[in-house]
Amino acid sequence: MSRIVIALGGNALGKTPEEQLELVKDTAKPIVDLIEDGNEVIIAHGNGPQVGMINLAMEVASSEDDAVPSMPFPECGAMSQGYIGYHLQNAIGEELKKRNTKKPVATIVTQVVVDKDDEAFKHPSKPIGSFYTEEECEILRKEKGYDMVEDSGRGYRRVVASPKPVDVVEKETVKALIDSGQVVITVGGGGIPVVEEGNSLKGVPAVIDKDFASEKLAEIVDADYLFILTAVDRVSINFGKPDQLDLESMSIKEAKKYIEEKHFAPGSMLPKVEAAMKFAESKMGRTTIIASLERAKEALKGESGTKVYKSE
Ligand SMILES: Nc1ncnc2c1ncn2[C@@H]1O[C@H](COP(=O)(O)OP(=O)(O)O)[C@@H](O)[C@H]1O
Ligand SMILES: NC(=O)OP(=O)(O)O
Repeated sequence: MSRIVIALGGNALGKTPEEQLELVKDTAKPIVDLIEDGNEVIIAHGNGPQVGMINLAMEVASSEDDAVPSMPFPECGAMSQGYIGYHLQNAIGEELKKRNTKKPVATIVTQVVVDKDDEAFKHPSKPIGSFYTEEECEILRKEKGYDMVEDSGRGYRRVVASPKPVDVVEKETVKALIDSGQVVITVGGGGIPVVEEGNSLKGVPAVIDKDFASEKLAEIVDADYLFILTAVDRVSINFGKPDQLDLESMSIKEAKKYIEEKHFAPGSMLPKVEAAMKFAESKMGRTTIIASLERAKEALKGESGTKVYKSE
């Protein structure tokens, strides 16, 4: 039996609430496979498209109708955690029932402490919401003052600050639930970013990278594995080129070399590899596996995915 923190990528959730409600039924299957095999599973997920959608919807609604109040960005993050968690816990609960496995599943609204002086606040880098054309991008820049970037040839997207996670506020609750055999969904969307002000925690407008937040959580709960589940079976070097090579494993030393050689795209594979290295480096025996959602079970047996490990 292993303790596994799973970070779910965008392909696990889809683009709209309707699509998500359907997709999570498939997402639940490999997760329940791992639970059925006796593993303790803690689930985290992204929220880039969702928090962008909620924030924009609230901005439009409140500017057009005085009856709708403006919604602060951290509250939009909390809303995204809530409805994604609801869909996931519903789907995982159903899949467990189908297999006659009795286990409670719950989502924790989770705050993650960030450093108020994190340099990331000065350099927005986390893409959120939909993709736009160049013309739409200019309008959004002018009319809403959004920071916008071109995202890997796929169109333009709004970007917000993405500070690094420092601590998980609800960690004792999460640990107690895992220890009592429950399935927990936590640090959704990387967690609601908060800064400490005396005894208070104050939400800040930012989106924490879910792979880094999952890594922090995996260290806190002393997980054996961090699973970063995405749309590809393995991490590659020369990705998308004729000489693409899919990696079965990668030591920290090799990963550093590949990063220097720029094999991993910033904003997509690079943060995953960096989070993977951080977890593997944090304690001997801790392993990260970057794999496809569908092949998570095989990945645990070493039959799929890329294992990131610390060599002696
Ligand atoms: N070197 C690489 N190896 C494998 N995939 C890569 C690489 N560089 C970029 N990618 C792309 O990164 C994607 C994963 O990033 P992204 O879609 O942002 O993740 P998420 O699953 O968290 O939403 C992969 O599906 C793949 O298209
Ligand atoms: N919070 C976060 O990392 O979201 P995405 O994975 O959707 O970018």
